[in-house]
Amino acid sequence: MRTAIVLFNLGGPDGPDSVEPFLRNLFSDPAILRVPGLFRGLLARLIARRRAPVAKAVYDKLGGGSPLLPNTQAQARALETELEDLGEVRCFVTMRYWKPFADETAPEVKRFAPDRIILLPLYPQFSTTTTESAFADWNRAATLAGVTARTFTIRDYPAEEGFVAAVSRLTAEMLPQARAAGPTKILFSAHGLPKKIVQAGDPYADQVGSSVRAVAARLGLTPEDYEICFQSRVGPLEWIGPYTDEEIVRAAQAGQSILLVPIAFVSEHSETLVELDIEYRHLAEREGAVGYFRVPTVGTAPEFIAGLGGLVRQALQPGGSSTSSSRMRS
Ligand SMILES: C=CC1=C(C)c2cc3[nH]c(cc4nc(cc5[nH]c(cc1n2)c(C)c5CCC(=O)O)C(CCC(=O)O)=C4C)c(C)c3C=C
Ligand SMILES: [Fe+2]
Ligand SMILES: [Fe+2]
Repeated sequence: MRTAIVLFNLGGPDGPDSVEPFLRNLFSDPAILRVPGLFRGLLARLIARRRAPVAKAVYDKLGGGSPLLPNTQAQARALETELEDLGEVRCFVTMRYWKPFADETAPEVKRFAPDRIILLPLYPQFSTTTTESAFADWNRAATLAGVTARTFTIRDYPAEEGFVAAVSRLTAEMLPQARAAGPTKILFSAHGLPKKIVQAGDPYADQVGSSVRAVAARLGLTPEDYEICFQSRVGPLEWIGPYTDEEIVRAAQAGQSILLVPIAFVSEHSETLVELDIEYRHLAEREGAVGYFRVPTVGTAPEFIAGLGGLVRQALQPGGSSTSSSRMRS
């Protein structure tokens, strides 16, 4: 039995020359820029050109490009090992806005000739802007490539036990350092979304809340110990709050030590290595924070990989897919 697992992530530029085309792809997505198609192409070019210098400066700090792909490939290899007992299992990586695109990955999956395919987003919380957009793009590319194997879909897993256990352990490991510096505020930070996308029914913000509540319960935190906040806002629209930078300022001015916990990113990239580790650290220091600590993302933490493996096994069980997993045929 051959099993193909398709891992989805956002993608990031692989060098300075790919920053602008990456941004153009991102803003051309109707799930991101919700304006009529005719204007979208033009507007996407315009926004990408204007944002490119800012984004390039960010990626320069990482050697010019994003480490997202190698980090996702490491997760793919770890998951293959985790699922060795299922027979011939191969994990394929596909990115939404930079290489490898679904149009490259789908023909590779076709050549592998799997008996079954599992679609597994590396987004624990479902959003129309991430998972839904990625699945739609995959279905288009898979149809074009003639991929016909039975396909199982894992939609979301915001409070999956392995994910929660991994975030909790990594947080618990840094709490003593943070608390040694002073009374500690834990800031669970997720990538934000424009408010109007949430108002249109996107479940992402609620699911971020579910993830945080599960971690807080596991760590025995009280509501005063932590805050949920949202980072990475882009453009002129109002985004969901509270904003991570404002919570950092508030905690710093209150004389608290800050422990930043990424709750929606599952590997390291520009939003963690630059925004959290450089930009927000500077902000915290400028505002006189008594301490600033950042918990690593789950990456290939054994609990997380075992959790992903469990989701795959569950999706494959006859009638055993959980409420957050659904089956479909490609
Ligand atoms: C402007 C709209 C954007 C929405 C909506 C959005 C949603 C969203 N994004 C992620 C995860 C990631 N985003 C990353 C980078 C990134 N995101 C946007 C814009 C939106 N994202 C931009 C313009 C960029 C590029 C960097 C920048 O210019 O600031 C990344 C990192 C990529 C990398 O460095 O490799 C991730 C990951 C989620 C989870 C999400 C909605 C839930
Ligand atoms: Fe983003
Ligand atoms: Fe950012």
